Amino acid sequence: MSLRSVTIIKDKVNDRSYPFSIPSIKGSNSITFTSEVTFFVGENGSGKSTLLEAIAYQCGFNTAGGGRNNMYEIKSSNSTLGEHIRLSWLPKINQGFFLRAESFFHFASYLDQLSVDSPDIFRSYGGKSLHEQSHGEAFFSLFNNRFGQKGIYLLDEPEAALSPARQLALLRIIRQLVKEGNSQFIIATHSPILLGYPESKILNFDTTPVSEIEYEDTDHYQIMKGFLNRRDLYLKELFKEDTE
Ligand SMILES: Nc1ncnc2c1ncn2[C@@H]1O[C@H](COP(=O)(O)OP(=O)(O)OP(=O)(O)O)[C@@H](O)[C@H]1O
Repeated sequence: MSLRSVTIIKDKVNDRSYPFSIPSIKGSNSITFTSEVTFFVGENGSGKSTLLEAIAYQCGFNTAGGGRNNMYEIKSSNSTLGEHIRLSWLPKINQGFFLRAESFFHFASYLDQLSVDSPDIFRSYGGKSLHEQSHGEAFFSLFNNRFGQKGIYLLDEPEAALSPARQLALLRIIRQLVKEGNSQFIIATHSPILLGYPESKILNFDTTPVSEIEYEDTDHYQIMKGFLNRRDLYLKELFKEDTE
């Protein structure tokens, strides 16, 4: 594990506007990483992506998604919070990647542009343009070919494109990179499958300050378990007004 903590520097910031107004950010001064795999969980809008993007910014990765050398511009690639956090490393590492499901299309287009002058570029991405692969296949090409030794991997909802079977396969890839490559993962997710990774820490963005939560205590686990165990009851309750 290399990234030990993130300190949020709040001098002279306006805590009534984004991003310092987000309760999880407003209520936290630092976040500590104690495991090679850390998950960010919390309701939609709780601040997970905002913090992940800020970490990516401080790592020198493209905040639109990519690694250190993947510099391309799209509208969303500035990070106010990124300029107000400090990362503590031991040891410092420079390798890694910020996977952002929502802007992956732009990353794929950027690689296509590079391939005009460097046709070999796709070797690191499964041998062909990411646009010629399905969303999930393209993610997998990235995980299998671009992710490697001793890196820090910041993944924002990687499950967005992955079938349940591929989510399980991603758990294997993560394990391999952690055990053999000494890599570190920070993953914002809503997936009960990914959250099941053993020996991970889960940070809950629905509390102020952000705090650790056990897997079985997350909404993701409880709702999914309840739904799968008692689907009929869940649906009956959910649609109650419709039938009354
Ligand atoms: N560029 C922006 N300007 C202003 N507000 C923003 C901006 N980006 C996000 N927000 C707001 O900040 C809050 C946190 O957003 P963020 O994307 O970090 O949430 P999240 O926890 O990742 O949510 P989700 O699970 O839906 O991806 C939300 O209320 C969102 O509307």
